[in-house]
This record gives sequence, C-alpha cells and structure tokens, in this order.
Amino acid sequence: MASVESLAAPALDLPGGVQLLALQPHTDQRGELMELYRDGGSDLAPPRQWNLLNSAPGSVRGMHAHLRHTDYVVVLSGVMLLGLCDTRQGFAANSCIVELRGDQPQAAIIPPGVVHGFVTTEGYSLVTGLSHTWNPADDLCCRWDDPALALDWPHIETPALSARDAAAGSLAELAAAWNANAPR
Ligand SMILES: Cc1cn([C@H]2C[C@H](O)[C@@H](COP(=O)(O)OP(=O)(O)O[C@H]3O[C@@H](C)C(=O)[C@@H](O)[C@H]3O)O2)c(=O)[nH]c1=O
Repeated sequence: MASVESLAAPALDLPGGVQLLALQPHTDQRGELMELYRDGGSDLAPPRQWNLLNSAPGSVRGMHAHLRHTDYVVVLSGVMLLGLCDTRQGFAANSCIVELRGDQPQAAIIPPGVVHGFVTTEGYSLVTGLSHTWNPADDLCCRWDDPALALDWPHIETPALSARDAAAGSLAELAAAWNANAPR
C-alpha cells in the first residue's frame, strides 16, 4: 500500500495546484516509521534541497510567493497554520488557512505564485523540500496581515517576524511583481 496518498475530498477550496497529501505513520512496539516523500507519489518534481524549520510560539514566516520553486512542506511536530492566497490572475482568490499538525501528518505542495505564510501560536518543527535550490530573488513578499489576503489569523500579541517580512509591502504590490516577473 502506498504511504503517500492524495486526500480524497479536501473540504477547502485550495488555490490551483496546491495539494494536500496524507502521510501514513507505521507504528509498532519500537515507535514509528513514516515515508516523508516518495518520488512519483505526486506530480511534484523531486526536491533538490531540504530545509528544517523550528519555529517558536507566536512566530510568523511570510507571506511569500515564489517565482520558480515549489515547496513541499511537512510539519513534524507542533501545529502550523498555513495561509494560502492565489494572486496569479492579478487578484486575490481562494484564500484559506490549513492547519498542519505533527500528530496528523500531511504534505502540502505549494506551487509558484501561490502566496503562503506559516503562523503558529504554539510552535512547530517542519521540513520543506524545494524543487529548485534556494535563491533569495525567487521570494516575493507581502505583509502577513494585509486585509486584502482575507485570512482570519488567530490573534498574536507580539508576532515574531523577520526584518524582511516586517518591512514587506502590500498584497497588491506582490501581485504586480508576480505579474511582471513570473516566468512565462
Ligand atoms: C529559505 C532559506 C533561507 N536561508 C537563510 C537566509 C536567512 O539568513 C535565514 C532565514 O531565511 P528567511 O528569513 O528567508 O526564512 P523564512 O522567512 O522562514 O523563509 C521561508 O518562508 C516560508 C513562508 C517559505 O515560503 C519558505 O520557502 C521560505 O521562503 O536562513 C538559507 O540559508 N537557505 C534557505 O533555503
């Protein structure tokens, strides 16, 4: 039985190309084994880089959209809220927040052009596979709390943000940069 499966009926209206794959832990008296990534388990090109992220409670990463690379995201422990918004047609659509939990493992595939951010109230550890090796110029950014995103984030008193994300512009500016620079 394949250990990586597409979720049969996602209840969410996800941006085009975003996929959620159920991961199957195999548990026995020794503990647990779980396939994290299987080539051919999705239409994702094999990742060329893997990153580990540990995020403290109250931290925010993003919002980002990538010009070229696809992210393959698996939360290993804790809880992460994945905010998604599609601006590839020049307007915000299909905004939603997906809860990714270490105790209910899924892989999220986020293609280029989908604006996404990682928010947590309790902290998490995740791995992310990148379809291309990282290049900072591939990241477009906007404010995580831009109302145009239409994302109903939980209240975080003092969110921990990178300097770049704290200084990011609007979703409209990100969408304009995407439309001007996206590979055709
Ligand atoms: C992404 C990345 C960062 N870095 C370095 C740069 C910097 O010193 C430090 C933290 O990087 P950043 O602030 O860019 O990390 P962060 O803001 O967490 O970036 C991540 O945000 C989420 C929302 C995503 O979409 C990911 O693809 C990635 O862009 O790590 C690498 O060396 N390699 C990498 O692949």
